[in-house]
Amino acid sequence: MRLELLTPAEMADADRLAIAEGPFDGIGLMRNAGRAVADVVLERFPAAAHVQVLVGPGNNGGDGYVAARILQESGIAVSLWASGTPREGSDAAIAAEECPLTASPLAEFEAAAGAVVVDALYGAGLSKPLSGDAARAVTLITEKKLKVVAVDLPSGVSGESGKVLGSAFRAAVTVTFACKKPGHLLLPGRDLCGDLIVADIGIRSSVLDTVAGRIFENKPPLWRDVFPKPAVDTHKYRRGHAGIFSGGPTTTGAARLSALAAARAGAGAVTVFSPGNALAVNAMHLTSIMLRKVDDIAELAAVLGEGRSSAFVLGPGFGVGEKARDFALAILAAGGRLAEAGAEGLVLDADGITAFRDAPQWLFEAAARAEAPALVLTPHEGEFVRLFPEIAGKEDLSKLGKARAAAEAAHAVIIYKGADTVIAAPDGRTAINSNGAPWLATAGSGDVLAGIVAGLIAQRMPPFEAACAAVWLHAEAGSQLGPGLIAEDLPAALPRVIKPLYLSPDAG
Ligand SMILES: NC(=O)C1=CN([C@@H]2O[C@H](COP(=O)(O)OP(=O)(O)OC[C@H]3O[C@@H](n4cnc5c(N)ncnc54)[C@H](OP(=O)(O)O)[C@@H]3O)[C@@H](O)[C@H]2O)[C@@H](O)CC1
Ligand SMILES: Nc1ncnc2c1ncn2[C@@H]1O[C@H](COP(=O)(O)OP(=O)(O)O)[C@@H](O)[C@H]1O
Ligand SMILES: [K+]
Repeated sequence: MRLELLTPAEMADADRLAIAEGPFDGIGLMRNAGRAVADVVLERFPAAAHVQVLVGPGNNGGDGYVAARILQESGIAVSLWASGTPREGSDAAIAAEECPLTASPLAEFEAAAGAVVVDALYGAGLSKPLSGDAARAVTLITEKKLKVVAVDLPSGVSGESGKVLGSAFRAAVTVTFACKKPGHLLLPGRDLCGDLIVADIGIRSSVLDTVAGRIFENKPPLWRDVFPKPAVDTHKYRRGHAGIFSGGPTTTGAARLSALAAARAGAGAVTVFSPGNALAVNAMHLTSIMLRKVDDIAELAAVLGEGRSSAFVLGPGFGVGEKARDFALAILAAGGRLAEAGAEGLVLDADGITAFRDAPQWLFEAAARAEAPALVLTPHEGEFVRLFPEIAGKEDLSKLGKARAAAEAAHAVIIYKGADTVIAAPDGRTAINSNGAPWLATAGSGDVLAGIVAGLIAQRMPPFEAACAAVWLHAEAGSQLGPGLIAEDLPAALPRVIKPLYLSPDAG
């Protein structure tokens, strides 16, 4: 399956190019699309006695006319309800002509108890909020709890952003064509799509290669080629050393969660750098993880000078303030010297992000330096607003657009966390995660994620791929653990989700 996600504009380009190159013309593609929808209705709802097909004026409606015809030919009672009429000479007009059913106006629509609904009102061409007859149909169908099969997207959901314009259908199944779109994975779109089926309608993969941009679904094939694999003759420091900064005596747990996660992700050695007054409490809870006192910038400079650590986590439980800023900037400034010794990156999470709320530019400028270690920022929504208030306020941008803009502004890989985590690189590559589970919404879960990222970067995995892999592994572990999950469980669950990556080329 392809991992590229096509925006509605890219999909329209794909349609045009596919029609120009063949083998199918526009109506040919539409017939294939409509047949795919009818097949799904027949497979999923074999006992359906009545299908109500709602068609709009564009090509989405065209697919609906085709599906209505095929469903009627297969012996099902079909009723057709139209909003507007297709433009003369369009593919949708041909599909309407080929459909023997007479459409009633959508204004007269009544939801029939027990019917299955095919929603072919609007798809990629959704241009304004759903209102009037379409919004009324959403209400009636929702009230009667009818099963909806959406064509391309549930009408009302933006294929670009996953946002709802006005109101939207909640589908049991959505059938889209050729490739997924960002709106199928971003919330609330993902939730409204129900099961998502990608149907092949005869668009050549060379066409998709031509139009595809740099947006991907986050799955192992995106990063498995660079996932670290220890050489047979490796030793612990060659596998990478991660350094995790601990907070004071009452806030040390977060750093230990990160440290355990970095170790489980495969870093050969992990050290917790702790303030002197928290050494005892850290020591009481650490076994395979090493511990070292780092109280101030001079002691940090000594650590950096040794060049042993190749990736750092700063922020979980660390405290918001000058010390967090000074430490982060010192690590980013030491890049040149560190790079020689192999230091690759700084994962700035939680308090480390908040510490820069009044001076984000200091951070961004430090990360922009060519020799600086890679910076990975892992904000949840609240932290994102603190660091990127202007970008966060842009209503017209999707979560994906915001993550991209932030990555460019900060010269950093951004992991914009949430149920639909988006990972963005400064060069424009963006991935949307889709294997998460709400069980991950638990205190300390983000600290574990930061540790996994650092553990992978310590092993020389490139930062964007390390971020994508970490998010996927974290989500996979969360999904597998399920109810009752607490953050402590996540590091221990990592071997179970990492091992299949080595064993099977098709894992995930
Ligand atoms: N050969 C191909 O190209 C293939 C395409 N395929 C199919 O085409 C679909 C895209 O088709 P599309 O570009 O015609 O857009 P579509 O979603 O039908 O909507 C446009 C129409 O709806 C109207 N409209 C929009 N929102 C509205 C609202 N809220 N309330 C009221 N009106 C609204 C809009 O009005 P306007 O913006 O012009 O004012 C315009 O008239 C795609 O999703 C897939 O299903 C497949 O068959 C594969 C082959
Ligand atoms: N509903 C959800 N579905 C999937 N993942 C979620 C959900 N809610 C939170 N997460 C994930 O859980 C983690 C929580 O991180 P964070 O908010 O930083 O928590 P903490 O600061 O307590 O560690 C993130 O990786 C986030 O993407
Ligand atoms: K639709």
